[in-house]
Amino acid sequence: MSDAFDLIVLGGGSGGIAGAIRAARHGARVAMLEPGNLGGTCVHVGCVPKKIMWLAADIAQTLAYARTYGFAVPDAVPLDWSALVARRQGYIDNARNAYLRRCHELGIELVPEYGRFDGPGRIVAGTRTLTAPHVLIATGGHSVLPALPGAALGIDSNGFFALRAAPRRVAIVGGGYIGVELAGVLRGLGSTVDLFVRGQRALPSFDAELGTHLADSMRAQGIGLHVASEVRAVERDGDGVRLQFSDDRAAHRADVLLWAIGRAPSAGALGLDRVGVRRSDSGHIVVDALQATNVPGIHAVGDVTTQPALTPAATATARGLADRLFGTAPGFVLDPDQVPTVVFSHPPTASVGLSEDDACARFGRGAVHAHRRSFRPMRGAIGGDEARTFLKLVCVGDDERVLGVHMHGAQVDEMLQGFAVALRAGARKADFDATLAIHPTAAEELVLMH
Ligand SMILES: Cc1cc2nc3c(=O)[nH]c(=O)nc-3n(C[C@H](O)[C@H](O)[C@H](O)COP(=O)(O)OP(=O)(O)OC[C@H]3O[C@@H](n4cnc5c(N)ncnc54)[C@H](O)[C@@H]3O)c2cc1C
Ligand SMILES: NC(=O)c1ccc[n+]([C@@H]2O[C@H](COP(=O)([O-])OP(=O)(O)OC[C@H]3O[C@@H](n4cnc5c(N)ncnc54)[C@H](O)[C@@H]3O)[C@@H](O)[C@H]2O)c1
Repeated sequence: MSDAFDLIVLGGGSGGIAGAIRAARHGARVAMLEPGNLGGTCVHVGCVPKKIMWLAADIAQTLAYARTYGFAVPDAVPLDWSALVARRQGYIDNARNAYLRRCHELGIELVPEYGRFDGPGRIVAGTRTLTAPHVLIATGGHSVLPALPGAALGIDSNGFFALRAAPRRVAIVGGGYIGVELAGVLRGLGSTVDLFVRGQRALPSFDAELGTHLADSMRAQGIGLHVASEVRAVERDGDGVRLQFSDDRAAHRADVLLWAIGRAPSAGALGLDRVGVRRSDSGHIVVDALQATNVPGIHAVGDVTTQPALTPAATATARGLADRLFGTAPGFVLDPDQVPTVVFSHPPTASVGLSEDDACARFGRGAVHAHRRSFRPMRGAIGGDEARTFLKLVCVGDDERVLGVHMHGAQVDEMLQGFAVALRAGARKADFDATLAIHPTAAEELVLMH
């Protein structure tokens, strides 16, 4: 077996697989190193199992709505959590097997080893040394735990997916994507949930008004949202834990503590110093818009870089890179101002483009016009549910180019993609206004903000 390739890919997650497959389709000889499960974070402990759990929580809410429509749904509809987990695993196994088949068909050599650089274009993989003119680093990231006493008593998102029964009382620390999503899922599936965030709101990197509306939804869902909360220490308390805080508030007891305070790049053991690849202060690999590092022939995509830690960002940039290296197309280039993203809260939160504050900082407050709508969506309203949907357009300039769409409410997760196309096409507010509405929907409100 030859150890010389056109491309060596480190990591068989979202970015690695996408890059390897596209390169092989262009005729490149590809080796992909993956010591763990082919599919990486998204398939095994990220987007896929998370969305299945979110859907389960959504179904629980639909059952509650069904009662208000007159269906004789009993008050308690028990969930067989372990049966759900078994189904979830079956779905994941299918996805992994499909990737395995695809790699096999395309002749991609799968090497079940950690890789590290021995020199530019030289990768040590177990007992082998592989060589290639191009190396793609797609080694992703891992969750971080805080450096405080008792931190190891908590679990992270991997630990959440390992749960085999619903925990009774859960404390979640961290108000980013994972904290918000798992708070909603656990509450939706019956746990008592308290979410502790450091600042004044959850999702601090999103448009500020989304944070306000999300807080209302969380409280309506029965989640205890505690702002300005800094955990100082964690102690064991019987079968559970007790959280101590930096201020003088009372300790908080929970059966399960879940840390969701961010993820760090998995780049430490790659031997990058040996080849001189530049990293940011946070340890992420620094790449340019074309995914090149500062070392010729070494490229990087996905969570190991400073780019948005989202699966579509990893896959699209990896395919774009493979198109440039082995094909003839210019290939996809990520525009940081055009990243659509959904936080699977209950209801979901969806966003593309600039927040109002970011638009003001960039163009000046006088140039920015925000348009908003808030209403009670029909599905819940007929049963007396007070939940609201919030929609916001951020527009800039005299011609009101739409630079941001921000939404929180039922079904906005499925509404965003088409509006992301509109933003990319350079739509003006006048284009929204001139588009015929679809009635009765929630989405129509975005074209009715006259
Ligand atoms: C709980 C959770 C939920 C998420 N939900 C979403 C979502 O809904 N939507 C979304 O877009 N994104 C979501 N994400 C983010 C998404 O999972 C990541 O952005 C995506 O997986 C990044 O892909 P990647 O290829 O960079 O890394 P990964 O998918 O993490 O793959 C990296 C792979 O590299 C391997 N590896 C590590 N070191 C080496 C080495 N030295 N040699 C060889 N292989 C190595 C690892 O084993 C791993 O399999 C979620 C993440 C989490 C944690
Ligand atoms: N739906 C999705 O697309 C999705 C879902 C999950 C994760 N992801 C991706 O994975 C990344 C990682 O998710 P995450 O939620 O772990 O990180 P995150 O960066 O989204 O959120 C972490 C939060 O924890 C806070 N924090 C940091 N240190 C803290 C501390 N000591 N105490 C309390 N709070 C602290 C941060 O201020 C931040 O708000 C996300 O940024 C996102 O890119 C995406």
